[in-house]
Amino acid sequence: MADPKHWLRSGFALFFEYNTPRIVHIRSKKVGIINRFLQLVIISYIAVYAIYYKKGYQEFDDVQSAVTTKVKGIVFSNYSHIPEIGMRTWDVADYVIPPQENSAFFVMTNVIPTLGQTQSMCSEDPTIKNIKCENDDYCERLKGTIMPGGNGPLTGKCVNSTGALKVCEIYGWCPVENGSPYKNLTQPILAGSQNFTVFIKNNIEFPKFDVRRRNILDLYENDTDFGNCRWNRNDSKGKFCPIFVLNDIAKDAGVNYDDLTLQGGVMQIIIDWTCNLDQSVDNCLPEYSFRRLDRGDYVISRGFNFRYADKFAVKENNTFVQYRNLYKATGIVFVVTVQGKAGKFSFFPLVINIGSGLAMLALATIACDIIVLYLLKARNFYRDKKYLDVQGQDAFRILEEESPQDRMEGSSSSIKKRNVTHSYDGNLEGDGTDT
Ligand SMILES: Nc1ncnc2c1ncn2[C@@H]1O[C@H](COP(=O)(O)OP(=O)(O)OP(=O)(O)O)[C@@H](O)[C@H]1O
Repeated sequence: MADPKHWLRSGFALFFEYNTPRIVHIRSKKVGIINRFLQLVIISYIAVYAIYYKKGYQEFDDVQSAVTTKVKGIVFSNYSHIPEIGMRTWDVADYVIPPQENSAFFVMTNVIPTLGQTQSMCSEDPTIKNIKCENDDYCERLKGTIMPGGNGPLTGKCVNSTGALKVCEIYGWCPVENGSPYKNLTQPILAGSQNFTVFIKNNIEFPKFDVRRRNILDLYENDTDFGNCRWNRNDSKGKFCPIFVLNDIAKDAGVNYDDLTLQGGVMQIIIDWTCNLDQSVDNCLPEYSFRRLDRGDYVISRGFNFRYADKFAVKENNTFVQYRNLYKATGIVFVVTVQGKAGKFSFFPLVINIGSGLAMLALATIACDIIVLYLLKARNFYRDKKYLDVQGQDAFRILEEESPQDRMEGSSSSIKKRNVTHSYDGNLEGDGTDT
């Protein structure tokens, strides 16, 4: 263990020391080139990357936005073997659920309707575990139980289900949903939804710069002219049209629309407003891109579906009976994401960037010091020149020995005369030019 007195002495000595930087002017091609190269790299980084490319001369503001959507399109379906559907024309009020959402919309592509449900007694869904029965005894024992995944409490009776099958009876919304006729469908009920169009209206603001824009540009003569445009990435006018064919959205995202329709999916529509307000505000334009958010190859719980019902009451025998139509809706959720920022020249960030850039020039000095003091052959020579150990008593001694004349001149000649500088007496490898 170290002697505590020694530690105390060293600590005490350290307290009475002072370091001051010393300028060592090194005339060396190698070191000079390294120094200039590093300075050039740092200055290029500041000028080209931080100031020019990253627009370090601008202050920025994030976009604030509001989005509304309107879907249009009609499909016709004719399923004579599924009476709940039969022959039917579907319009937007049937397949967009709910009618309006915040920055999103849902388009139903497939549906299992259960029409005319009312609160009554009926046979439970035969696919539910342990629901099959042969007589009332079994169901009586389970009376009042709600089976896992079931639709209501059991009444205690065993009743006929599909074919010769018998299941326990429930009390609830009857008849219960039956998805079996839809199992083997090869195409969705609302086939043709790929031709639906959606108008995405987007108003944005950059509050810091008091700039307001919307994604309907002054390219159209009237509503009809506007209503006829369709988004097209490859067309100079079409790429700013905010009416999108659903199939074009899928195609641009590299997705097959048909893969989305049977099981559903989630698509993202990104509207990017990246604006340089040093230019005309008319150049502040939206850019659209699309991607699928979920993956189409999940085995468990693939796609997207939910249930909803519309309710109505019918007067029967002078009393109102409540009915409902239940729908299990499968479809595509479109999420609209608005992103972007605007930049405008400002003196403040420019000064900050130049200031921090100049501070970074110190890195060149640090790197050169490391090279000179630790890596070059002549490192011992340079180290000796850089570090100078001076004793305060030497200065007092020299002052005492100085003639009054010297002191008047205040010259350092007398100090130079004395041996207070450290001279290198080691063996210098290389010739001082570090070649
Ligand atoms: N999804 C869409 N597909 C095609 N055209 C659309 C769509 N949504 C709106 N339009 C058309 O864009 C124009 C502007 O629509 P906006 O909703 O502002 O007016 P509107 O008169 O209420 O529209 P409409 O009554 O036709 O739904 C209208 O000509 C409208 O028909």
